[in-house]
This record gives sequence, C-alpha cells and structure tokens, in this order.
Amino acid sequence: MPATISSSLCTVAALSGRRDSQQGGNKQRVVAQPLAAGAVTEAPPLASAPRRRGGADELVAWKSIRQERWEGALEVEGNLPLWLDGTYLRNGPGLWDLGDYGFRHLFDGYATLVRVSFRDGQAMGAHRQIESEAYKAAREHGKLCYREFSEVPKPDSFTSFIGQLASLFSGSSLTDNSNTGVVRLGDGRVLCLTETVKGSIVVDPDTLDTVSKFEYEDKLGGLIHSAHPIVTDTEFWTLIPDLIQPGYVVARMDAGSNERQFVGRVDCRGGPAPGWVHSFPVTENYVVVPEMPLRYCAANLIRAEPTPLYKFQWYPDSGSYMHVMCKASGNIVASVEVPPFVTFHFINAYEEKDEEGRVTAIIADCCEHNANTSILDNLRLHNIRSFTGEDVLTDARVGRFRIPLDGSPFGELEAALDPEEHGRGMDMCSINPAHLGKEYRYTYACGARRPCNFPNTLTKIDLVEKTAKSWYEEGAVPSEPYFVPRPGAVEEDDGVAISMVSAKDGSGYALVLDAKTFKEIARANFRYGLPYGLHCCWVPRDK
Ligand SMILES: CC1=C(/C=C/C(C)=C/C=C/C(C)=C/C=C/C=C(C)/C=C/C=O)C(C)(C)CCC1
Ligand SMILES: [Fe+2]
Repeated sequence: MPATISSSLCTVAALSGRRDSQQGGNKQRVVAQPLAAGAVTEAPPLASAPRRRGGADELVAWKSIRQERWEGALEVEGNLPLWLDGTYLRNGPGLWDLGDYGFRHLFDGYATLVRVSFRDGQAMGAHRQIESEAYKAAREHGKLCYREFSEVPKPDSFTSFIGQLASLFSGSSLTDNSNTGVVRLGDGRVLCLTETVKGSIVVDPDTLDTVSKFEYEDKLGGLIHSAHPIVTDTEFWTLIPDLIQPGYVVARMDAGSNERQFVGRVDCRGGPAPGWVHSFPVTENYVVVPEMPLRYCAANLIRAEPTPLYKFQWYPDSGSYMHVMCKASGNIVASVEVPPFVTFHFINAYEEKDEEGRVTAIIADCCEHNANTSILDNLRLHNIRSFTGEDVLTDARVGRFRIPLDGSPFGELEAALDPEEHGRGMDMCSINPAHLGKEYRYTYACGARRPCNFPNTLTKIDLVEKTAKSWYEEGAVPSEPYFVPRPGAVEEDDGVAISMVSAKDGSGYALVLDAKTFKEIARANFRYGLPYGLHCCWVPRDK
C-alpha cells in the first residue's frame, strides 16, 4: 500500500523545545513511495515543554534532533550501487537541550543513532535516541541527572554535593550516554560506546531498539576506557586507563564473549595521570599505547563547572610517549619519547620491515592537532553555532609516528603529507578494514575548506602520492566518511565512502561517494536534516 510520510509525526522532542524554523526552508523532499510496514514511527512525547535557545539561522547540524525517532523510505538521487546491500549506522550526540537548559559542548549531547539500509538501489532511513539511563532520567526529570563530558548535575544541597562526590568514585553518577561510536562485534551484536565503561549499550541494528547494557563478565574493572576498541570478526582490543597508578591495561576479548582477558600493562612515563586515550592503533603483532601530555585530571573530574580543558589538563613538561606491546606476550617491546601531540583518532598502524623481513619500526598515523588543545574549545556549541566568516578551526594534519624497535629512546612525528592538501583540517577518519594493522595507502576523513570553524569537506588522502581529493558543498556539514568495500574487491579503494550530510538549507542526506574518484554517485534524502554525528559502522546484510 502506498504510504506518505505522516505529517502528524510527533513534532519537537520536548527535551529540545524545537520550533519549526528548522524545517529547512521549504525544501522538504517528501517521498510517496512504498514503505516497509511500520515505516513511520511516532515519537512518544517527552517530559517537559521547554524553550530552546539559538536563532533560526543556526545550522541543522548543531540543533537538537527534532523528535525521538523516525523511520521511512528515502528519496534517492543518482544510482546507488546494486552491490551496496546492508546497513550503515552512525552514532553521535544529537540532543543538547534539556528543558530550557542547553548543553555547552558537542560531546555532551544525548546519543542519536541513525540508520540507512541499502538494498537493490533503494534506501530506507531511520533515527532513534538511545535509551541510556542518563537520557531516560533527563527525559523524566527535564534536567541533567548524570555527569556528562563537560556538565555535572547541580547539587541542591551540600549533602547532595558530598553524595555526588562519593558516587563519582563508585561510578554511579557517571553517564552511560553512549554517544560516541558504534561497532559490529564479531558475533553480530551491535554495540554503542563512549568513554565510560557503563556506556556500552547493545542496540538492534534493524529497529534501533536499545537492547541491553553490555556488561563485562570479568574482574578487570575500570570506569573509563578507550571509546574506540579495535574490533575484527574474531576479537576486540581495548585500553583501560588506570588513574590511581598512572598507566594503561591492555585487554582482549574473543568474539562471542563478554569476558576481557588481561594482556599486559603499560606504566606511564610522565605526569601525574595517564594521557587521554580516546583511541589507539594496532598492527598485526603489536598494540600501540599513546601517552599524550593532555592527561586526565582528578581535580577537574571533581569540579562542578567545566574547566577550559574539561576533565583534562595539559602537561607540556610531562613528555609525550608511544609504547608498543606485543599482542602475544603482553611485553613492552618499545617505549619512546616523541614530540608533543594532541590526537583523538588514530587512523591505522603497521610494521615496517627490513629486507630480511625483520620488524624494524612501527608506523602509526593519527589525526593530529599540532599539539594544540584548542580543538576542544572549537567544539563548544557556541563556537560551532556562530561562524562569523573568520577562519578559526585549529590546524590539523596526518601525524605519522615512527617508533623504532631497536631500543632507541626517541621516536619521530611528522606530517605524512603537506596539510595544505586537506586545508589543514583532519579528523573523523576511516580506512579499508582489510588493511587494519597492515600497510595501507588511503584514508578518508573530514578536511577543511578555509575559512571555516569546523571541518567542512570530505577528503580522500593518498598517503603514497601524498595528495588529497575533496568533496565540498557550501555551508554543508558532513560527518565521518565511512569506507565500505565492494564485496570481492581487490584494490584498496574499490568501494564507496558514506557520509551523512547536514545541509545549509536544513535538509540532510546520506551521501555515497565513489571511493576511487571521490565523486558523488548518489544521495539518499531524509525528510529533514539531522544533527551532526560522530562514528559509523557497516552491517552487511548476510552477516
Ligand atoms: C562522561 C565522562 C567522560 C566522557 C568522555 C567523552 C564522552 C568523551 C568523548 C570524546 C569524543 C567524542 C571525542 C571526539 C573528538 C572529535 C574530534 C576532535 C572531531 C573533530 C572534527 O572533525 C570522561 C572524560 C572520560 C571522564 C569521566 C566522565
Ligand atoms: Fe572518536
């Protein structure tokens, strides 16, 4: 039966107090196509009816999602490859408003999961809020109830302040707002993640239902971990920072299991606390543990008001280090001092070998912010919502570490290509997963066309030719270009890069680029623009 998209979709997530100014001009691309049963889902009303700050000219990328969930057919422009058969999922902080209170930092928003399922050249889309305890409590009480990335619930008395401190140490007041990544585990479960261990949540990739908490069945403990585990069909590697005796625990988990196994430990070499470890790279035989001078800070963890570096502190004199652990033995095979760096996202790593096939060094690439912590300030909502035409985005580059395995005390860090190639913007990267931990040539990321206040291009980097190709649309905010290989592909860039774009006119679409030419093949238009999001995964249909 032909279905039209209901105009009675429960408007306006009450948490966000959205008004219809964000309708995106009138450029709605309403489709009247056959939809799957239950294609349109009404959002249940939320707790309060708040006001929302911010003008009508704000980009849809930085506005809270307008309703809790939606599902329907997408209008496709262009030709989707027929081999593209599966589901693209993207996670990210999509709801920043609580009653009449607005979060201040991008990373605080409640998790919004977006799905685009491709089949036979057609696309179905959906989005839904993840039902974390933090989100449900905020919805029920119309206020912040857990400690988020930058914000802390306001204690209403001194006793409740003391109670909050105690619960910080037990972890009970920490958020489980799983707003950062989404991965498909080897056993098929789909897991949303953030940096708090309790914020590991299993979701259903078809319905976007919140299924359960992912509980680790081991004694490793830890309240926080790297938001980006390394996940393959057979295993899962994670890093758990130790804030008491500064260091990191490296752990591994088999696919199908919930039990992490202790592999080894790295002791920090500098500063009073471990460096922030949002992600880390692996090679075929080694785990690379970065220790950057932007370190966790116990005092800032306790503070009620955000500090300039949130829960972290910059210790330039503490040194920067890269440690290499053997996956098989847990032994540290190298620990070198490197130039100062700031990174959130490692791109990949591999083993450099001599003519005899002996491993001489580890090469590890990352999105490196020129050792400048200002990127955290760039990502405050006030800053990203108020672009004045001034070029204020901090420079970033592909930082390439060379970590010698011959006992030398120092490693190198250099730009892998001239950063001007990608407009000195570089973050939110993906690679062909077949090259994980191995030599590789291409990475796909968000770059910059200046002037800008946020990465605004999709960029394919050729690390051999040291060149870049970019996609750009004026005023659009694209998210992480996620590489999906063509089944049976031999060449590294044989596939597509998928990105969700929040367009200037308030609309939004899933953009499919040919990964070779980096030209648009197709776009699948949502009924309305969605907020910016962070990380993605691909669930092939037959897996
Ligand atoms: C809730 C607590 C924490 C949470 C930390 C979180 C949620 C960290 C999230 C970090 C993210 C999303 C980093 C992304 C970086 C993206 C960049 C640089 C993009 C640039 C543009 O393209 C802790 C801080 C762990 C402490 C306990 C409480
Ligand atoms: Fe991340």
